[in-house]
Amino acid sequence: MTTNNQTIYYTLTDEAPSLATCSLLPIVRTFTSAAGIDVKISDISLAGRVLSAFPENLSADQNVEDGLSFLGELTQDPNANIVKLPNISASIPQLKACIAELQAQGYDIPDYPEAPKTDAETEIQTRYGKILGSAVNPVLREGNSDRRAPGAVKAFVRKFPHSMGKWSKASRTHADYMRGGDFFSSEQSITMEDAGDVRIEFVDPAGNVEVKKELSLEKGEILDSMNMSCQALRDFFEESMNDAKETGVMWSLHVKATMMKVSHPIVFGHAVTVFYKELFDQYGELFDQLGVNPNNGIGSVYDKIASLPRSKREEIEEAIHACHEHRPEMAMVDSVKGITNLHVPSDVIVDASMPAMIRNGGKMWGPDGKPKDTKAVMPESTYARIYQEMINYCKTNGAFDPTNIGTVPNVGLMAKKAEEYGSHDKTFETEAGTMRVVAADGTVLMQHEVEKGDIWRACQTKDEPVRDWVKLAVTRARQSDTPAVFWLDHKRAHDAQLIKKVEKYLQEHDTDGLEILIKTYNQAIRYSMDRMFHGNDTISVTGNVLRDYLTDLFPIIELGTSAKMLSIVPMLKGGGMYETGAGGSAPKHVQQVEEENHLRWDSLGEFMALAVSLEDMGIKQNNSRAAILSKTLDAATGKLLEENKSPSRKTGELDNRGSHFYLGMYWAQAVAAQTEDAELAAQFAPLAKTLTDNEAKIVAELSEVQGTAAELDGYYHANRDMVKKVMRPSATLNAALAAQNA
Ligand SMILES: NC(=O)C1=CN([C@@H]2O[C@H](COP(=O)(O)OP(=O)(O)OC[C@H]3O[C@@H](n4cnc5c(N)ncnc54)[C@H](OP(=O)(O)O)[C@@H]3O)[C@@H](O)[C@H]2O)C=CC1
Ligand SMILES: O=C(O)CCC(=O)C(=O)O
Ligand SMILES: [Mg+2]
Repeated sequence: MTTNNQTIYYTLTDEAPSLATCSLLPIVRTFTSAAGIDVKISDISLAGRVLSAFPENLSADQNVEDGLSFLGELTQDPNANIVKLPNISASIPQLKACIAELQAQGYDIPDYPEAPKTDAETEIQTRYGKILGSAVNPVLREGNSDRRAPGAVKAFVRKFPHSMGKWSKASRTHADYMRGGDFFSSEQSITMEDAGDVRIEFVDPAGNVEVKKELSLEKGEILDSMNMSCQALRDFFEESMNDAKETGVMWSLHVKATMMKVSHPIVFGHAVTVFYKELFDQYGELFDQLGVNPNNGIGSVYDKIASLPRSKREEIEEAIHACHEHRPEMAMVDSVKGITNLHVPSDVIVDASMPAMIRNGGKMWGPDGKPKDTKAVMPESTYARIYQEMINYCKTNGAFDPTNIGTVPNVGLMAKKAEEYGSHDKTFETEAGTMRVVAADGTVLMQHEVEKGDIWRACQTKDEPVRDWVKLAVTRARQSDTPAVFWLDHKRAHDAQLIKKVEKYLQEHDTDGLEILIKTYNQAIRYSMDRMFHGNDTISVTGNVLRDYLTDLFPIIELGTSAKMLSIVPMLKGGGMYETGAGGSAPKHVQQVEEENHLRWDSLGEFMALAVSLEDMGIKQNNSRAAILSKTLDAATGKLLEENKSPSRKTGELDNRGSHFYLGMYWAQAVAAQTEDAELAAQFAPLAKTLTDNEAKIVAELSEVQGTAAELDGYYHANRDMVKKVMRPSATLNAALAAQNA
């Protein structure tokens, strides 16, 4: 692939970030065009991905570019320069809602066939399967992950700290996880001495062998296999619910059904059918006929019974309520609307939900709308224990104080779908028998006895990403002069393989004077929290899941949100992807826009990502103006933080659009004031003056529109003209940008 080297590819995604883009891009382009840089939009939104999967169903004017395939190829280009905003990783209910919206807009795309009966339906399901769950990030993340809070952001938080809930020593909140029968206790792992093919096989009790998957593994590649017992999982759920009920503490479930798109919806489904056991016992047959899928949440029951006669529907609704009688209170997603933690699998996502709870003094919202202590259930024990460590720490020491704590940046092993986050095509809900991994010569490399309904999976970790990850860790430790801790547990089969590689690849670097440690997860989090508590920084160097978990956990404690993180993906092939923050697409923010026309989304992640993207352009393409724009953008961002022009949560106050205006004004002032390129300075002086002179007027225009509902005409596929109208309401600002671009 050849690309114009002066192009930044800026992703168009979903929900809050896609609204923000509509306001921010016209400002950004006003600057980048002066450096000959083209900022091109690449549509990777859920709706865009759905439409591009069915080109033959669309008329010529409806056809869209397949942005994800394009960017996927671009990741292999050493000149790749991508700014990646968060996108929806869709659960089945979200995908279905998106399809319904597009159909209503006149797009002739097929329904999602949950239980395909014909070849044609199977083919449709396969196409949709590529869109489900975390389908974007694994394709684009062709490099490891470097996420940190820049000094300016830490300084901002020290000056304007976010609120932190109080932790009581008597808090009864705790993490609960399986003590056996889970992936952790069954994990096996091997490293390939040479490249070779392996087969994943299922052997039934009669000895019949079914090949489930064939893999070609590289030399040095790590392959893990593990099993979660269905019975042990269900017993664990039952016990955890009984314990919560008896002890009067709320119950909540925290999984990642979006990223772990095969295994976690099944886990979620078991939680639903255990919690509502009597309901599923009584109406199981009817639910089968109706196509209820508990993996889609109890919301699926409500959806499917909607077509029943009223009396039957009410009978079932009563049966649902009857289940609640003898179960513990459940944490709510929306207590006003009665949406529980078990409604939809994508509403509560562990990486963000656990830190939010910890930040909130260990409380989640109860059915009565009050914050309460909770039993936070995360069945897999592998990673759940770190949260218990943090809960213990907060109970002992009180909440962390953002004004004086250190920081815990992360270097994460992520490239080439490393570890569990790449396991979906190797995950199976089994029958009773044996699951095994067999080498080409027939040698059995790993095997597990399994029961019906168990979840068995294999995970791959290639050698090249591991080597690059170790290098990135050493580089970061050196550049920021900070101790780096590899979070690796020698008792875990996978980590034992990884430790050997880490020890080997550390030898390739000059580590003189650096503090590089290897610690188990519990030791590592205690060590890092203790240092953080005393104002010291510690780099966490972790695998892919902990990368995800820790880059929400520490930022949400330290900064109030992971949106303020700098997230860089140096690609293995030399290009760069600059992610905007470490959080998601904030669905709640869209709700506020729809109701009150106020967007509280903070684009700080976009500002920081763009500055690094421009810096990279300056260096790689020898574009001196890109370098100036990068430096001045950083200065503008610093000023914005100092002046506290970030969006407020309150309708009527400065929101996302207002913060974009301030960024534009400070940026124009900084470009006009720099002396490296007089022509560029002169070019931006009029814009700087217009924006400065009209500050009050523009801010007034931006706040005037707030307080009433905003019409976007679509959620997943909003009308871009209407979004533009909502997101660019200041005639004065629009005219100033137009004049600059004329
Ligand atoms: N990189 C990616 O593509 C990622 C995508 N996702 C996807 O995002 C969606 C939502 O995930 P969820 O788990 O709810 O996590 P989010 O990070 O989207 O939201 C959790 C909360 O974090 C706060 N927040 C997040 N970003 C910002 C921001 N820029 N400015 C201000 N506050 C912010 C908001 O708090 P408050 O409401 O208090 O304002 C928000 O409600 C899902 O579809 C998920 O799949 C999730 C993670 C990463
Ligand atoms: O891809 C996803 O679904 C989420 C990604 C994520 O949470 C992260 O990388 O931090
Ligand atoms: Mg995450």
